[in-house]
Amino acid sequence: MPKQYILALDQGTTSCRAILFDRSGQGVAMAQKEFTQHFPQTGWVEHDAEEIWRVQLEVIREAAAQVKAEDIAGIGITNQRETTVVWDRETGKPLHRAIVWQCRRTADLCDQLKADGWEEKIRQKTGLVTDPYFSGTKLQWLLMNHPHIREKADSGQALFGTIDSWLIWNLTGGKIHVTDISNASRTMLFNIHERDWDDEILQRLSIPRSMLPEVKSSSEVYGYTSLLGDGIDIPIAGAAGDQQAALFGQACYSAGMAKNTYGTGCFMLMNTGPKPIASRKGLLTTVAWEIDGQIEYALEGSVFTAGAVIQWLRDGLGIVERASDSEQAAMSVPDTNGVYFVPAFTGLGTPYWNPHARGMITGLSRGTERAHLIRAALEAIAYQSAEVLSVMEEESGISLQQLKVDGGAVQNNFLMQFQADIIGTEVLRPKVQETTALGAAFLAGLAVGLWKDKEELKSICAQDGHFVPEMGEEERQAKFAGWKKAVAYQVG
Ligand SMILES: Nc1ncnc2c1ncn2[C@@H]1O[C@H](COP(=O)(O)OP(=O)(O)O)[C@@H](O)[C@H]1O
Ligand SMILES: O=P(O)(O)OC[C@H](O)CO
Repeated sequence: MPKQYILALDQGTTSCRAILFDRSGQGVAMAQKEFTQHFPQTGWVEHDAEEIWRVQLEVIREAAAQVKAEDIAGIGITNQRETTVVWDRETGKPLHRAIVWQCRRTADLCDQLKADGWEEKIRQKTGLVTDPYFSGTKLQWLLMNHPHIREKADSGQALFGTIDSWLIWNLTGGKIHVTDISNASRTMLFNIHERDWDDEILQRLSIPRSMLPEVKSSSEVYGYTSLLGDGIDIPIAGAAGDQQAALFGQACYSAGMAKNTYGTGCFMLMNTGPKPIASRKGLLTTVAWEIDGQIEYALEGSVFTAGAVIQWLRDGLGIVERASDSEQAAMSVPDTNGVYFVPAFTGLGTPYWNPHARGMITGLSRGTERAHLIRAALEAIAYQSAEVLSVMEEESGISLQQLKVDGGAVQNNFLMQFQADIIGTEVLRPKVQETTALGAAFLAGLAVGLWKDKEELKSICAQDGHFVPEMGEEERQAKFAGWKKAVAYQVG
């Protein structure tokens, strides 16, 4: 009996997941657990990398227990990107809490890079905007502010990795220090044209090359884990950043195909084929994946706060009990009663790239009710995505006929309908909504021969629902103009 399952690990910003997929792309077992978010100062976000590994291992064990370990053909990894972990090569212990992609603590370091004229050089080499979002200045900050990390880095004892590296290191018992190219392309340290770490940037940020992982393709065997059973070595056979994995899991294999993922943030990626396309309007040029030596690229628009605004309504304000309650509350009122919510909790991404912006609610009146606030929060997710789509269409010259969506928040039918209305384009939701994990499974499955090629993968992806725009053009434009006005209070 051939091995028949792929175990996908999806290490997201708020939770760790493990999902077992069978050959038909069906999820047969899934385990998920949230972990702690640390907000030590305004605009700062940290995770405990040891907790992430502990929780990830728990969900791996829970999901894998549903089948025999020897039936698992391989493991695919997908992860929150940019989040920066530094650990000790000898002990395997983190030397600091992980600095999360949302964290704005390096805004001043980025301002300095810009003042020194590095912005264009960084954009040309890495495809990225000079912003605290990426790993480069986070690592620079750790080395500048913690002498013990600097010392260990200089003596070759400190290792850096994004979460994919950290998980592979732990899965292989501290033997393998690698990253996949899609994750490397989010560090602001990787030259996407030369396919290597960029020595000039490393020198500017005082980062020793010896800390960095070896860059691998997105679909190959990196090493083996024996954590699921004595004497059973399961290959770790694929990895990609979660947004690239979602693009792969949505079968966006041709140039011009795009998806938007609604998780903690929202990330819209469009496949642009084998050549990187430079953006002039604040989109990122990023590696989508590398398979069999072939690199494909994507254009990306990033929204930092999307589902996180609903978490804040739940955990910060306590006005919803569960994220899913937001749907009914939003539908209980006909509109937001003039309220706009700009959830710039950790700055604004595409197209503003303003790390200093912070959140704001406008249009409050004595008639504002809880439901109006909730509805405004959900609408804000859609407005931000609409702005990204508009830049994406302008820069690519492609007018999307349909928007493929996925991620935790797409279960919200109000949000999906409002999204379709505000972009005036049909929104397509896939049957397997865990497309991020599915993408990681596909990448690993290709490497171990569970699936033959992309054609076979395409036949596995099916749609579940679609949302057709219903709003009149006048109303759409009026609402959107209100949003633009609210954002302008923040960014001018
Ligand atoms: N029904 C819902 N309506 C709105 N937001 C939701 C809903 N369900 C989940 N979310 C939001 O989606 C996010 C979780 O999605 P997920 O894809 O797991 O995110 P991540 O990978 O960033 O951890 C959370 O921020 C949560 O608030
Ligand atoms: O964990 P998610 O799904 O919010 O994704 C985070 C992104 O990878 C950040 O770039």
